[in-house]
Amino acid sequence: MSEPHSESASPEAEPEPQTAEGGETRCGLIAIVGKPNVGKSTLMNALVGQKISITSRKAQTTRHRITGIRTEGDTQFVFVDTPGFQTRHNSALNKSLNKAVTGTIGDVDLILFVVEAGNFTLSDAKVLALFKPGIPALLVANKLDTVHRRSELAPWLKGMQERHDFAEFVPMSAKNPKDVARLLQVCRGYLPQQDWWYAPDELTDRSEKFLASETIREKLFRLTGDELPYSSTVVIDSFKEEKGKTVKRMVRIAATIVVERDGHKAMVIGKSGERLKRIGTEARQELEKLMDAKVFLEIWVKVRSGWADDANRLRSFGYE
Ligand SMILES: Nc1nc2c(ncn2[C@@H]2O[C@H](COP(=O)(O)OP(=O)(O)OP(=O)(O)O)[C@@H](O)[C@H]2O)c(=O)[nH]1
Repeated sequence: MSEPHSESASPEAEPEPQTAEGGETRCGLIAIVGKPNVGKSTLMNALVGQKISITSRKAQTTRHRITGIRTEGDTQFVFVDTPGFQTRHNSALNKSLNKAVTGTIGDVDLILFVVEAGNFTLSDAKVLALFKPGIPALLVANKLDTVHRRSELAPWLKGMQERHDFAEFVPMSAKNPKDVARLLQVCRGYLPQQDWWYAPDELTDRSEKFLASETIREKLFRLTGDELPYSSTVVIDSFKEEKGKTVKRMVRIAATIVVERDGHKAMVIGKSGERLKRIGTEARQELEKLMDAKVFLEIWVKVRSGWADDANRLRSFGYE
């Protein structure tokens, strides 16, 4: 099994293998997969104990493979949140998102297959069809809090058992801390005994620059809702750390929101620039907490029609 990709790794940052008190350590890679909007990123953030992956009501909010790390007791859990797998749209962007899912599934110790409890659609079945034999998969029946007739869950689970040889069923809500703690314990049992890959206080292998673009994208998606079509993205033009006289860290970020059409640009900017201002304020406040720094954020909006179908543009915008 290969070690996960780390974009910020440097030889000095390489952690010394750690040994938990009393003996062996455990460590392993856990993929979180499922169709769009089932709660994968919400679950990953809850499992890590901090927000690493952005979430919104909009389907396919997650667009990258994102690693979240949790070290607890003798175990280091390395979670990989993946984009929601879907075959409805065939753009270059969607192909890239699906590749992030298929590339992850074959090389992990455990799969968390997230579905909405009591629900199984053709889109779920398409994700399940990607699973390889030999890698244990847990059925995470999420959003249990929205199921009113719990009695209907038993026959549903029985049906799910017939679809795949799941190692275990975990009905839960990603918004319930007790459920999340229980899932963490279940995951532990599937991780091999080996040295940890990251320092115990590391939470992600993604850079602050990456998290900045994701945070702006989350605010963009949340504050425009269904109004703004899915094909918009955020590019960080510059990310500079400056020495502050009064604060310990100061970060200056310039970003561009890329949209497909002039009408979308007007939508993002809003009446008298109000919406763009709100996107900027909410993103800045969240980034200041995340980076423990004073943040200056400048956001522009540009129209680039057809970007989501242009492989070169996708690459230049940071898609794998
Ligand atoms: N009621 C309820 N809502 C949840 C739960 N988990 C997630 N959600 C909501 O479901 C929506 C989608 O959550 P995400 O975590 O963005 O879903 P995702 O599967 O990562 O979505 P994609 O990016 O489309 O792949 C959000 O509005 C969450 O707040 C849960 O346990 N209960």
